[in-house]
Amino acid sequence: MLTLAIQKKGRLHDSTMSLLKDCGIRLSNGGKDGLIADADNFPLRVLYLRDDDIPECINDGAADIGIVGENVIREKKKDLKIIKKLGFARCRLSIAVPKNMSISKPEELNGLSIATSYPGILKDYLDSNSIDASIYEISGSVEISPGIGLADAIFDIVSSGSTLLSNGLKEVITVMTSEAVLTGKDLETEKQKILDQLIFRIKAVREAERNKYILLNAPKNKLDEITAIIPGMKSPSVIPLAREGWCSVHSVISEDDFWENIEQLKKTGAEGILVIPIEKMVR
Ligand SMILES: Nc1ncnc2c1ncn2[C@@H]1O[C@H](COP(=O)(O)OP(=O)(O)OP(=O)(O)O)[C@@H](O)[C@H]1O
Ligand SMILES: O=P(O)(O)OC[C@H]1O[C@H](OP(=O)(O)OP(=O)(O)O)[C@H](O)[C@@H]1O
Ligand SMILES: [Mg+2]
Repeated sequence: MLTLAIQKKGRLHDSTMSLLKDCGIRLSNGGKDGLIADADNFPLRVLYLRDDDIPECINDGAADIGIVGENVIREKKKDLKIIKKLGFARCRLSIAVPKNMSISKPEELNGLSIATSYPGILKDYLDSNSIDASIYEISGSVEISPGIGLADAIFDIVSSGSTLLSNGLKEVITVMTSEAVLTGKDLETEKQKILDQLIFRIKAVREAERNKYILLNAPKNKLDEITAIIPGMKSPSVIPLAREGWCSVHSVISEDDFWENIEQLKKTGAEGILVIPIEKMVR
């Protein structure tokens, strides 16, 4: 059995639970009552923890792997591998100052005090840039600090930027970007086999999220052009239509190229374009 530590509640919880569900893993409880749940159809035990405790639990061997933000791994300084980036909880960790303060170079932080819940990452940044600033540690509501005279600047998570804006702050230096990752240490052979199965499923789910299944009707004489636009995994499937000179083309397109591809396809004379989500995708 492989043991996975995940966040009990908070920003990572829901996306982590849906990832496990999409991987076909059924848990006996959702973390609301019990703090340990075994999957009934996969050799996996799930521990529900505060995200800050996940790196240490893996380091101590209480959990084999975990799902946590890269920022927390970096802050806790545990020697963990990033096994797979998961694409959710994307954010950056930045230094921000009151909007009327002008900071254009890191050296201008010299002599300031900076409030943060991530003193480890901040200290590494200040040391590596030879900046002499003091760190004021605060465990939450970091953006309040300059306004109430606790510190001159802050170092915290930024995503949309709206928390900074509503507290009269502006982002001046981005120190790192972060997203949720699957993390862990080296495992014994049997556990590694289970992890490989889990990674295989996660890849299939993530690939499916990034791609769409596309069907369209096209004049047969435009097939080469259309194949060049939507080559799919190997090549598109082409199915004859009852109508003379026409066929139906089925393929896979990437979410990133979606609108550009649709424009190009329209220009070839393609019509009746249908786009359908994919649930799992194995290349
Ligand atoms: N606004 C945001 N946008 C995107 N990702 C975020 C945002 N805020 C935090 N994150 C990411 O989600 C992780 C968890 O954030 P959350 O606010 O739930 O943490 P927490 O309050 O420390 O939770 P816990 O109670 O488990 O200690 C962060 O470490 C970060 O990686
Ligand atoms: O740039 P934004 O989109 O505004 O997001 C940034 C905010 O999100 C996080 O806090 P959260 O809302 O999780 O509350 P918390 O202080 O309880 O962690 C983070 O600590 C910032 O305050
Ligand atoms: Mg936390």
